[in-house]
Amino acid sequence: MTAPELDRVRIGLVSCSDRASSGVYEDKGLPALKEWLTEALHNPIEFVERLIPDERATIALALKDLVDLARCDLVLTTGGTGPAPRDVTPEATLDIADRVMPGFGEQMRQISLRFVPTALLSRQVGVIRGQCLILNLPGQPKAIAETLAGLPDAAGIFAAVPYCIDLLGGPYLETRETVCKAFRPKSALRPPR
Ligand SMILES: Nc1ncnc2c1ncn2[C@@H]1O[C@H](COP(=O)(O)OP(=O)(O)OP(=O)(O)O)[C@@H](O)[C@H]1O
Ligand SMILES: Nc1nc2c(c(=O)[nH]1)N[C@H]1C(S)=C(S)[C@@H](COP(=O)(O)O)O[C@H]1N2
Repeated sequence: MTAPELDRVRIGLVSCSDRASSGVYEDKGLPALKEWLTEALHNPIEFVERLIPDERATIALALKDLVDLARCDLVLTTGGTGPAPRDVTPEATLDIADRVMPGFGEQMRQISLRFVPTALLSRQVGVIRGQCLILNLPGQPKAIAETLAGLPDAAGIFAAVPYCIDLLGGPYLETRETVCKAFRPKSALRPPR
């Protein structure tokens, strides 16, 4: 018998940065997100990417497009979560949210405090729109792996993402345990391939 095929997952990636989107510096957010996700997931992934300035309406429209038109199962943003006047990613995310998932922001700040004391300056939120989970990550490219993977003694936020997507009716995500050990209740586990 051949092993069942892994579900395909469509992941939207949004880098919110005035300077990267205008070419002042090279965007490192989208490559860092793709690299981490490709290492972490066994599933075949289709990425849909956007590099945009820190404009509330532009970010909200990009998120809506990625969920409603591109039909992403998961959307990750990076950048624009701090207190500076042009940091508006959380507001744009809440503008298009159906429901808020406070645990993601709480856990990200907990983990990030282990790396930098300024972690509490990040106002990142996690929300649901339709059947899609949308998560804000800080803009420092190194913060992407820090918040998604966590530390050996403290789970990063991605550990809870596969089961959240199960509950939203999305694809069954399987992680590489060396990168990220996802948690599901026993009743939600599928037999290993
Ligand atoms: N997309 C990115 N690519 C590369 N480096 C980035 C990116 N976003 C942020 N950084 C780095 O992280 C630092 C803090 O990120 P932050 O989102 O606060 O940027 P910023 O100072 O608001 O400027 P901008 O929105 O123009 O990126 C930046 O100064 C930059 O060094
Ligand atoms: N894991 C992690 N979280 C972090 C950081 C970091 O380097 N690593 N930087 C902090 C800093 S300095 C700021 S200002 C806020 C907001 O960053 P943003 O505006 O780039 O999203 O994220 C914080 N969270």
